Amino acid sequence: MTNKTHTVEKIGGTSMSRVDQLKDTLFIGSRQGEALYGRVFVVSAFGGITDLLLEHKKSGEPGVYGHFANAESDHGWHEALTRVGSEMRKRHNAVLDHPGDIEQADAFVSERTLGIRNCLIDLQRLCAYGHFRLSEHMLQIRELLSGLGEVHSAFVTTLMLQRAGVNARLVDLSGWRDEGNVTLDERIAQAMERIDPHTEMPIVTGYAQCAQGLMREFDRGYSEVTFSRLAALTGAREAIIHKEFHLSSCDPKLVGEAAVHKLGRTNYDVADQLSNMGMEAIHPKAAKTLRQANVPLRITNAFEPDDPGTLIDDHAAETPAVEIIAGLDIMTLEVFEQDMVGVKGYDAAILEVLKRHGVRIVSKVSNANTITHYLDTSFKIMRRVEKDIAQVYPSAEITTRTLSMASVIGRDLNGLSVLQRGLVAIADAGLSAIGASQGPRNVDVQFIVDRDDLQAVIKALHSEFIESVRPRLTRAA
Ligand SMILES: Nc1ncnc2c1ncn2[C@@H]1O[C@H](COP(=O)(O)OP(=O)(O)O)[C@@H](O)[C@H]1O
Ligand SMILES: N[C@@H](CC(=O)OP(=O)(O)O)C(=O)O
Repeated sequence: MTNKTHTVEKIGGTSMSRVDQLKDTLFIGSRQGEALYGRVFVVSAFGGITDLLLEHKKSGEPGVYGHFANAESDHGWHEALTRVGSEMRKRHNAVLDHPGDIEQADAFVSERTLGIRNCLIDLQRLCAYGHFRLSEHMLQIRELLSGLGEVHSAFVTTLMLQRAGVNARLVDLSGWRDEGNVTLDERIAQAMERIDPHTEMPIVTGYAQCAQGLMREFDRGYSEVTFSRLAALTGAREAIIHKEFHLSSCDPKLVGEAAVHKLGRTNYDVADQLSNMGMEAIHPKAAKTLRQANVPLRITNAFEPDDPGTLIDDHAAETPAVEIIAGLDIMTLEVFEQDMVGVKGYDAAILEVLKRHGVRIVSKVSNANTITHYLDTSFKIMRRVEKDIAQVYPSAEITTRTLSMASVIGRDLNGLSVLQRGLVAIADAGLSAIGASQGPRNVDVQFIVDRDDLQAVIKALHSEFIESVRPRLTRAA
């Protein structure tokens, strides 16, 4: 593949669910002949499919993997896999027109789901013998399952584009029935070796099977890791992430498309804060790869291909400004222990428990005798965490609560009095904040609120900091 003459472009699950519309905008639109090419597409599974294969990203509700891992009922996973198959059929039926293509896609789903079903049955059988432990294979099962979502959406997209006269080629990185143990870079390099993106349009699966395990290393949101490695390895001119909306000052579904402002430019610092709030502007590890390879990153609205979208780079803001308001449901874990005063190491033991249970920490505060973690996790995991901490600190008072966090984010918030104005805006809306914090680096201010109040708080903050931006007269710290 040639250097700096092509782009690598990722399409997320939400937009993939409308891939038929993307044919008329992003993929083809008014392009003809050569103008169609020079673009490598990396696709995610259709929205919600990975949730059914693994577990729901937000609620943790088990999918095929969750059922197989819990093994509460031997057959729960069978039904879950059947459900995946019928949902996949429903999805490609909605986006494909030609009966021949639908037939091929149906056959593809049947073949792959049957293959996975047989593999899991064989594994269960094998593990009935004491020498083979199912627990040792869980990671491979997770990988096997997640790859199915992306290979399905890539297959369907390739069919759709070929039918429309585009020289599209499916690039399946999922390692299905493949031998050998390759690294992520090798997997990508081998697959792209004989492809000329200037005469054909590669449709690459966002999942890539590799020795290190894409899921183990990067977990959900992994297609952005494949995307960024591909862009870096092939020396792309630009890496582009296509989303359902422009990257905006707030979720357009929450405050309305007319109220939000599009972000013209921002930096990786803001992107990191967004991913901390569960709004994956870009996977943090993917951002690092692109930054190090010097590939510019752009985020665009997949349905408005003529708009340049948001450029993300390493530059500081020219003037301080609030850029985004984001919200996240969290759980708080409060450990109160009178004996904590003056003793070091309490936090380390709590962190150890959180790490063991794979809990993501969004933020934390502490005082003389209390350590509070704001966590992104499920009820079930929280119960286990509580139990483990109680064992380490039997006399500590452990309290958990379900709350939410609203965060005001910008490359440079200096002089904007975000904390103070935010609290006033929340109070003016007749609401209150349970906690609030701002760090000296001044790129985000977090407000902890009741779950029921989150939407109203976000609206109030958006109105204060974005919709009614007043010229600043003072520049207090
Ligand atoms: N600041 C924001 N700008 C744009 N979309 C946002 C924002 N905050 C939340 N969203 C929501 O994120 C959803 C998923 O967006 P998208 O990135 O397209 O999904 P995916 O990761 O599946 O590609 C959108 O439907 C939108 O409602
Ligand atoms: N579908 C996978 C991979 C991915 O990155 O998806 P999305 O681009 O829709 O976040 C997941 O949910 O983890």
